[in-house]
Amino acid sequence: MLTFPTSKINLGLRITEKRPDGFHNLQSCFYPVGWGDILEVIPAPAHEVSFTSSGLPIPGNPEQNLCIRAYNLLKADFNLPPVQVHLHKLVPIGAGLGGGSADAAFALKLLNEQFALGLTNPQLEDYARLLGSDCAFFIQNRPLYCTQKGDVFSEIAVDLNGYYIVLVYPNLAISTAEAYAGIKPRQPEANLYEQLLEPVANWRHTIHNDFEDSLFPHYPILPQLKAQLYESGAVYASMSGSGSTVYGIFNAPVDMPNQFSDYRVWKGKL
Ligand SMILES: C[C@](O)(CO)[C@H](O)COP(=O)(O)OP(=O)(O)OC[C@H]1O[C@@H](n2ccc(N)nc2=O)[C@H](O)[C@@H]1O
Ligand SMILES: Nc1ncnc2c1ncn2[C@@H]1O[C@H](COP(=O)(O)OP(=O)(O)OP(=O)(O)O)[C@@H](O)[C@H]1O
Repeated sequence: MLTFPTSKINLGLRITEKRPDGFHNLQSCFYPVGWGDILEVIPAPAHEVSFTSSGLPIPGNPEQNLCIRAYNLLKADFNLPPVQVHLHKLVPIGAGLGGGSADAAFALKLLNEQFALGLTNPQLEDYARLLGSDCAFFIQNRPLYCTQKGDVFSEIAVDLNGYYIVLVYPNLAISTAEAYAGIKPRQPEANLYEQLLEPVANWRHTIHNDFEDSLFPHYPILPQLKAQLYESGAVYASMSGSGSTVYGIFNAPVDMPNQFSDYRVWKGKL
């Protein structure tokens, strides 16, 4: 069976406090974007679990790949047959797009369907939480307001249908753990949820990603890209997650000949 894990951007990201478990509480709207991988799972002909990948290289041991970790998690509770997993990796890693988390969540959903496990979305979200903070979002994979570790969801009426997006990954992998280590949590003065309900044209003055404060001084390419996206006509531009991808939201399709030719760029409709 084939599935197409997507990625996400963060519309605003506030890191509000460090938790006793070492993680951080946050506030953000997660929004799915179409930059995605291709994941195939078939019953293993050799009766042994295997993982292969193509496309972008994935650091680390294949047995530790999030797709296999998702399989092992379900295998502990269900009588799953051995599977052969192939991942074609297209979403850059350490990009703030949750690409690895999406692979894990989509693997859980695929296995649930392929082997008729009968798990509900809340049950799948509980499994996903064990694999990473961003993972549970990709079970529903629709715009959601996220709190706690980014894994507790509320409805929010943010609809970017009709807008266009440009994502620029400046060939710079930023480790999520290191990005969090550089952050000073603070309670926000304004209410992000309410700010997100205002017109997108207002967001430039109100909606902020707290990771920009610590990462922009270290990586000048990041504020440069954000400025370039605004110069190109973006209604709103920001870094996503813990970086390094910077995105711009536009009213119309974007023509940017060679402007970001040194970098990995994805353009699409929202
Ligand atoms: C930056 C975001 O992408 C925003 O959407 C996410 O918070 C990152 O989530 P993620 O990549 O799924 O992160 P995880 O794999 O769960 O955790 C990686 C590391 O990031 C830190 N971490 C992550 C999430 C969180 N809410 N607080 C944290 O402090 C922890 O040091 C953790 O060891
Ligand atoms: N399917 C996968 N895709 C990407 N990384 C994976 C995957 N499975 C395991 N990993 C490991 O996770 C690490 C990437 O984690 P990281 O959280 O930085 O990236 P990400 O989930 O792709 O994006 P983000 O920066 O949004 O969190 C890689 O270095 C790799 O060792």
